[in-house]
Amino acid sequence: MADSFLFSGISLDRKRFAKDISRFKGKKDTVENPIFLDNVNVETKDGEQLDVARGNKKRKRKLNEHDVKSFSVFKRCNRKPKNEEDDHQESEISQGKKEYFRQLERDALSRKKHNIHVSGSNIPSPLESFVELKSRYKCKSYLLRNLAELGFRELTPIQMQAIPILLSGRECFACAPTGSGKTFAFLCPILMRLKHASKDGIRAVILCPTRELAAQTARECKKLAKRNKFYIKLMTKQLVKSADFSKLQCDILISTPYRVRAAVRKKKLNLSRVEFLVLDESDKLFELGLVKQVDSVVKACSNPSIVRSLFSATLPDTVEELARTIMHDAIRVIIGRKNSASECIKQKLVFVGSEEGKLLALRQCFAESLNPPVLVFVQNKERAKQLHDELKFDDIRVDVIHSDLNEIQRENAVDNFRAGKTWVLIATDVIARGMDFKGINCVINYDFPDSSAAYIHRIGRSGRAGRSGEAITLYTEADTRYLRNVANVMTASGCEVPSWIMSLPKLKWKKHRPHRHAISTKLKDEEE
Ligand SMILES: Nc1ncnc2c1ncn2[C@@H]1O[C@H](COP(=O)(O)OP(=O)(O)OP(=O)(O)O)[C@@H](O)[C@H]1O
Repeated sequence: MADSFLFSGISLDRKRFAKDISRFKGKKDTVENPIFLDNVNVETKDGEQLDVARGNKKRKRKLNEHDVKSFSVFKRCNRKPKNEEDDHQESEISQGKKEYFRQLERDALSRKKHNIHVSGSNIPSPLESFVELKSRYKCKSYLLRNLAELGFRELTPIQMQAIPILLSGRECFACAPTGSGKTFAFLCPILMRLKHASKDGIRAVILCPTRELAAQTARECKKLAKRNKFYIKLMTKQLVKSADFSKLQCDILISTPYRVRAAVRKKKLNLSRVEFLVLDESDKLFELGLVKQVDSVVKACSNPSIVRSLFSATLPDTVEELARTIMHDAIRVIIGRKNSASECIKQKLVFVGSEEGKLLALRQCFAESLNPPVLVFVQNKERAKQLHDELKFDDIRVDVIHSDLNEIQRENAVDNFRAGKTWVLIATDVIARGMDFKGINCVINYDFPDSSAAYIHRIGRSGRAGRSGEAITLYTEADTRYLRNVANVMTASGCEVPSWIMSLPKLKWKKHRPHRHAISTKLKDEEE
């Protein structure tokens, strides 16, 4: 559906290829590109070959139909008699080949150790440490200092692989568990490649599905960019209204697709110099309702050498197929198993019979052990308001967040929860993705999630950055049909599930949003 217009009009071949060629030329002896040392041959349209690795501009002979293309670099027709120089060259080639295969072996071992699965061509070696970020890619000391201050000591697997990919100017789509550090995996290469502030216009755009996530990413980006005067802007409603974009100084723009599109349309925001485009929570951005906005932003980013990347904890096959057709020579990176929950979360299913049983179960759960901060997810904003009305007179500090609140109210709800002033935050799926609340002890799915992706993202608000967390999912008779799908996610991340659930039939899960009775004890009391 979306592929008819998404990313259309982007030409990615020869021009971009020329850039690759020049990059290979400049990196003859670097460790990360052993593959390019000797045997990179590129076939042109008319069947001739360019020897790009050695910077040899001269055209070689036309390919003979009997040649095995990938090995043709080792063949020579009309050979001159061998001399010393030839011997020397040949030994260099074989040394290069040996080193190349040794490097491939090291890469494979490292990927196996960290559960990194990749596919694509000429994939840069994974990084082992922050030190290597400096030695291999000349990472500036301000960034390393900021990382040390943030307490980042070791790279996470997604960072090990995605950072060198993006630094090498390659496009990628990446799927890694919630809370595994995907944000830094795309912010780091952007900051490194942009080097310093400039007045050349916007050079990086990061799209997030919600303004809360955009605000969080902007804040993280500013923390990482400290000591370097980048212009990092969050696109707010106010900014769209008031700014003169022709004078706006901005290196990195972070926004929802809706706001950037509005700025492009109303205010002629110029995105033609964007070098990096990140679609965070990409599967959400590709959903109906957002995909058209994303598409117009992608089109506005018309720089032919742009590097685009997709990140999410869930990557449905449909999105992956779409990504494959539209991205240029993209590398696929999956950490662990695709579409699985973080293994740091203890997951539990609790049967509550009917809707009425839920409130009882929740109060009982809080009475037995309320270990804040706790996040409670419900199906929609009406139910969020109803549950908040029920709990606000209980002896707990409870707040609510949903899309009927204005920007400031939503911001306050998030800030108070972060600061520990709110113990229990009732939420719709508006904060189910990407939000990084440190140390959430428990996520309660008061209403059963509407898809397994929603389940993975919701419970992923706890158990982040290696910490442990807990997730409790309440279910009623009406939800039973969908239990198996959640149970599959649970078993894949090592949690136990009763065998009767695993023997339920597998369902193709369309959005499960049943009509649910209002959350209220008041009506009943009044009736009695
Ligand atoms: N290398 C690291 N060392 C220590 N902490 C890290 C590292 N990288 C990221 N973090 C921290 O881990 C937490 C989760 O990171 P982040 O929000 O990027 O996760 P994510 O993979 O994007 O999750 P989600 O899928 O929910 O969006 C953050 O608090 C971040 O500061």
